[in-house]
Amino acid sequence: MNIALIAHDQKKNDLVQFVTAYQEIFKKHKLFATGTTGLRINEATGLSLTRFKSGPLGGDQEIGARIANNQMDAIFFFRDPLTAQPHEPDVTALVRLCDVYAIPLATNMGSAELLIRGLEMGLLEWRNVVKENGEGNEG
Ligand SMILES: O=C(CO)COP(=O)(O)O
Repeated sequence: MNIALIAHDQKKNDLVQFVTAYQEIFKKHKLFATGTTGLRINEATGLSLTRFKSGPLGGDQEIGARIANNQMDAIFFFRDPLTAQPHEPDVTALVRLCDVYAIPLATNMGSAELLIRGLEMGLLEWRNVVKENGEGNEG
């Protein structure tokens, strides 16, 4: 599965902690991240990730483009609900695309626990069916 990892600054420690705790699961998948988040995760865990630009510089949009092209299977996006983001429209657009394409999105530690455990149990295998059928690429 292709998994994107993103965290706002105030949530980066939480995401690093989360990925560290579940790295045995994450290492079985192809990981992507926005710039700074990816660097932090790589430094903490040694996991290799494809890093896009930093969120404020277009990284959220790069991940959004991959969602639109049916190339992302799950998103862990630890958002900071208490701090205004200069690129709020990009954040909203990324969340919107997850809804457009029914891509599982965890925006906090609570839902992330469920998503990672669901992933481990094989509950996201339907994504392979979607991809085999080429769904989500039309239009
Ligand atoms: O801003 C972000 C998500 O909106 C995350 O970007 P960074 O990982 O580069 O900090």
